[in-house]
Amino acid sequence: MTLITDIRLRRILDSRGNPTVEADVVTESGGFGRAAAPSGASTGEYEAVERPPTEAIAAAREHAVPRLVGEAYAGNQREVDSILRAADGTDDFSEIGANSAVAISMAAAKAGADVLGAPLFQHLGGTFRGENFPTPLGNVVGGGEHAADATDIQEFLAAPVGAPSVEDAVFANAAVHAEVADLLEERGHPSGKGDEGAWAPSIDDSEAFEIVDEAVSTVQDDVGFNIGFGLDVAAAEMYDADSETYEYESAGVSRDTEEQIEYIAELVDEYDLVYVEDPLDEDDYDAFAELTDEVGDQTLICGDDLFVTNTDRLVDGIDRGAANSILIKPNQIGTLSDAFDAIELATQNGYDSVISHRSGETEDTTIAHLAVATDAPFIKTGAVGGERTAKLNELIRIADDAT
Ligand SMILES: C=C(OP(=O)(O)O)C(=O)O
Ligand SMILES: [Mg+2]
Repeated sequence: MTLITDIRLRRILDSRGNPTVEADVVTESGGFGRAAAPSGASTGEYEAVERPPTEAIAAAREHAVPRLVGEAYAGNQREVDSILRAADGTDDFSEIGANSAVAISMAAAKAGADVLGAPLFQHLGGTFRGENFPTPLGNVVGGGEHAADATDIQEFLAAPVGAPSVEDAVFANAAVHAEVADLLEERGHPSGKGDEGAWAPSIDDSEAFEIVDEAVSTVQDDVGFNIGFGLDVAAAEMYDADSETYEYESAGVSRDTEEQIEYIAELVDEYDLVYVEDPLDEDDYDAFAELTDEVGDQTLICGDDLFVTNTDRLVDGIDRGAANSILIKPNQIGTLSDAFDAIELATQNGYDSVISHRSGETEDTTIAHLAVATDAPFIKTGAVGGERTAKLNELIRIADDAT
C-alpha cells in the first residue's frame, strides 16, 4: 500500500523570500505527503550541504527519484532514508542536497502516515510513545545573523517551563513577545522584527537582558505559572579564530575563551537562565565541557552548531562531557532517520533533545510532530509569525487530539 509511485519536486518560497525545495510523495494506494526544506542563516560548519534549490531538485530527480519510485515503501522510513543516502553517495548530501533529501524524507513519512490514516506524530512515535508535550522556547528578542544592527546574542527565548499545557505555553510566549514590544516602546526603542519574528531593536545585550527579564516576570505574574528564559548565543558567529576571542560588536567587548565561560556562567546565575545554546565556538568541545561542569546542573547547555544533529559529533560530546542537550534540526543531517538516531543517542545518554525550526521556514509542521513523537522536552520554533505559528498551532491541535 505504501509503495511510492510518484515523487514531485518543486521550488517554493520560504519565509525570507528565498527559494526552497518542496516534495510531494504519492503511494500506490493514493497516500499523499508534502513537505518543504527549511534553511539556516547561522549555519554550523559541519552541517549537511544545502544546494541551490534548482540544482538540488535536478540532482535528486536524476539520482534519487528513480531509486525510490516503484522500489521503496513510504511506510518504511529507514528504507527510504537509506536509499536517499545511497543515491547521494556522499557523507554530507552534497550531491542531491540536504534540502532535497530532507523534503523527500519528511514527505515520505507523511505519505506513510496518510496510508495508515494516523497523524504523523503517531506514525513516527508509535503506540508506545510517552504522553509528554514539549515546552516551546519562543524567540522574543534577536539579532546576530538574523537581524542587522540588533543584539550580539542571536536569540533571547521565553521558556514557560511551568505551563500546565502546550496551549498555555504557546500563549505565554506570545504574551512575552507583546510585553517586550511595550517595554521597547517605553524605553524609546520601537523596533522591527528579525527573521524569526523576534523583536530586533538596536540595543546592546545588557539592555535586552533587562527587558526580557522584566517582560517574563510581568507575564509570569499574569498567568500564574513559572516562565524562565534562555539564550541562543550562536557563539561560533562571533568567534574570531585568529585572535581566539568572542567579539561582541554592538557592546564593543571582546572576550577570550575563559572570559566567555565566566560571562555565560554569570548570566546563568544572574538571570536564572534555563537554557543556553551554543555559548562557545563549534570546535571547542573542551570549553563546552568546562562550562557544562560549572553550570550544567543549573541549566541546559545545548549544542546546535556544535553537534549539527550528527551522531558522530554527539558521541564526541558525550565522551568529553560537552553540553547536556542537543538541538535537532532534520535538515542539518538530511533525513528523519538520522534525526531520530541523534535523539535516541541523546536520550540514552541523558542529553535533552530540543527540536528546532530554522530561521528560513515554510508552513511545514513536521517538527511539531517529531517533537511529540520522540517525547522531546523542548521545541524551539519562534513565538509569532505565520511560518512559526504553523508549528505552534499544530502542537495545540496535536495536544487537543491526543488527550
Ligand atoms: C534556528 C537557528 O538559526 P539558523 O536556522 O539561522 O541556523 C539557530 O541557530 O538555532
Ligand atoms: Mg542555534
